[in-house]
Formats: sequence, structure tokens, C-alpha cells
Amino acid sequence: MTRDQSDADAAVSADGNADVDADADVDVDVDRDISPAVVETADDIAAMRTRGAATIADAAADALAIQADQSEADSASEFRRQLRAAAKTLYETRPTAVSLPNALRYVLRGMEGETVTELRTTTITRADEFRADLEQAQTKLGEIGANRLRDGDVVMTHCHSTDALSCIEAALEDGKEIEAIVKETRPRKQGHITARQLREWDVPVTLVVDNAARRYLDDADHVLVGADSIAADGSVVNKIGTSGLAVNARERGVPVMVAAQTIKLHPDTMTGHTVEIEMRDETEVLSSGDRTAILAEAGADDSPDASDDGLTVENPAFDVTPPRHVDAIVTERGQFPPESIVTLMRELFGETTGEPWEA
Ligand SMILES: O=P(O)(O)OC[C@H]1O[C@H](OP(=O)(O)O)[C@H](O)[C@@H]1O
Repeated sequence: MTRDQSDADAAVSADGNADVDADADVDVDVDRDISPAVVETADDIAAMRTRGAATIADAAADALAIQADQSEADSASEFRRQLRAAAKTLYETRPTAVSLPNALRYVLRGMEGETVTELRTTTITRADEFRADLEQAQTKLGEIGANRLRDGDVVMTHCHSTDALSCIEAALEDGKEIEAIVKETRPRKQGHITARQLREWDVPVTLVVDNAARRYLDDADHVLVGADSIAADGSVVNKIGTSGLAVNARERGVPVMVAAQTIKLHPDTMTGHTVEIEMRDETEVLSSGDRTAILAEAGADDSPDASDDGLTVENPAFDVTPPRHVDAIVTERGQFPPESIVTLMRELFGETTGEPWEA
């Protein structure tokens, strides 16, 4: 399956996810025993029709439950093989959000039994348990995060994070008035999803382009963002632009709060591994028409070898914010200074992990 997808237009669709081209579908090397529902889920994650670290984890766990339910394996070993193959297909969609492998690992570790029937039941039960825990964790995290928000506060957001929004929702339920400055978040304009959700809750929203963020930080009491992965040293991997925002916030004295369920903690980073940053297709940044227009006046080499035209577009989806620019990581287990998050990671994951399908 390819990781670079062609999502020509970053408009926001009615279901809250960024629209993607129909041709953004991925080439899946399909094992014929993998359920079509798993393949569809993998395609949706890769093309970002299903997006957001928590939502991806939920969809992946659901897909494994469907695989378990629909499997026609005639032996326990064949059932296990199919589940592992399904997990691998899901895993290979996008590389950065650790919630995906954490979800797969959690479900596969619950796959227990000697017969196909037992394996099926335990896997489905485990997936259901995971999904229920995920929802509860987000609610709990929101209640904790809301304690940092005071009545009348203005929050600046980046991208769209259900964990971050959970904090605002809980503050509103506590009767606090909250306003938001919402960064557009190029290239996919996922700030529009945040703006729409906040307006549904009747929160006053000021939408700004990313380049205006520093100017509007003077009006903000908090920067509130989510996370795709959190490393053992407390670094926060989140949507591209988060690190620059955090540096500016620190300079302006605005606290930076990261809302992240513990499923965003990246266990491999405890043993020195780094988090892979997803590079996405250039058409999210520059359409082929705009590319042609830029090069038209330049007397560019009109050879059919387009890679030789001297114009390179880079489109990293995420960046890394060092712990010194983060004030608090809010999880369902409490809020932590970033430097102490490793203690929680050891408690939750132990010291070692393997690939999810080696669980
Ligand atoms: O889990 P929740 O808080 O919803 O989202 C966490 C993060 O996932 C998103 O990534 P993408 O849009 O999938 O690339 C954003 O970076 C967001 O901050």
C-alpha cells in the first residue's frame, strides 16, 4: 500500500473529514482472506477519509473485529494468520500516529483460545472493549483538560483534534464561556472542521490563516492542540505547524496544552526509535495547473521527464515540538509535564514492544 496519496483538493466534507479525490485510493496487495471491510478501512485511512489519531485507532479496532467475525478460517492457526495479515494491512496505511499500532497490538493481544470460535469471540470482545475504553478515555481527558480552562478564556487551536475539542466541550458543560481562534491549518484546511464543531457548540470562532497566528496569540490564553504521537522525552508529534506555533506561544507567554490520550504515547521511542514523519503528495500543496503556471514563464525544460523541471514540493504532514515548548500533556490519567511522560509510558507499556502482529 502506498503512503503518499493524491488528495487534490483540501475542502472539508459534510462528515467532518477532508475531501479526497476518488483516485486517491490505494493499491492494496490483497490477501484474499482479508475481509473487504478491512481493505476499505485501510484505503479510507490512507486517503484520509478516516483521519485523526483516535478515529484511526477506533476504525482499525473495528476492522479487526469485522475480520474476526467474517473469517472463514478452518483452523486456529489460519485464523491467527488472517488477523495478523489484516493488522499489517491496516498498519501500512500511515506511519506517524502511534494510536494505530497501539490499537492493533491491544486487540491482537486479546486474541486467545484454542479453537476458531474461541479466537473469534475473544478478538471481537477485545476490540469492543478497546473502542469503549477509547471513548471513555477521551471523555475523562476532556474533564481533566477543562480544569485548565477558565471562564472567559480564549483558546487558539491548530488542525482538528477530537482530544483537544473534548477539553473545550467539558469546559462548556461546566458552564464556562470559551472563545476560539482557529488556525486554518494548511494544506488541508482541517481548521475548518474545528470551526464547524465549535460553532455547533455555539463557541465564538475567529478563523485565521496560519501566518496570522503570532499576531493573534496576544489575544489567546492557551494554545490547545492534539497529538499523533508523543515520544519518551516528551516531544509532541502533531500536525505540521504545531512546533512553530509553540515557539511563538512560548515567546508570547501563552501556555501550550497538548490533549492526548495515552494511546498516543509511542512505546518504541523508549528504546531510541524515532517517529516517522509522513510525507504526503505534493498536490495537496500545489495543483498540477499551478505547477505548470509557475514553470511556464521560466522557459522550463519541456521534456516529458517532469521530475527534471527543477521545482520540488515538500509536504510533511507532521512536525516535532520539543518538550521545552510544551506546558502540559493532558491524558485520561492526569496532566503531566512533558519531561515526566516517560514514567507513564513505562507503567503502561513496559520496556519492550514488537510489531503489532507479533503481539
Ligand atoms: O486523535 P485526535 O485528537 O482526534 O487527533 C490527533 C491528531 O490527528 C490529526 O492528524 P491527521 O489529521 O490524521 O493527519 C491531527 O494532527 C490531530 O492533532
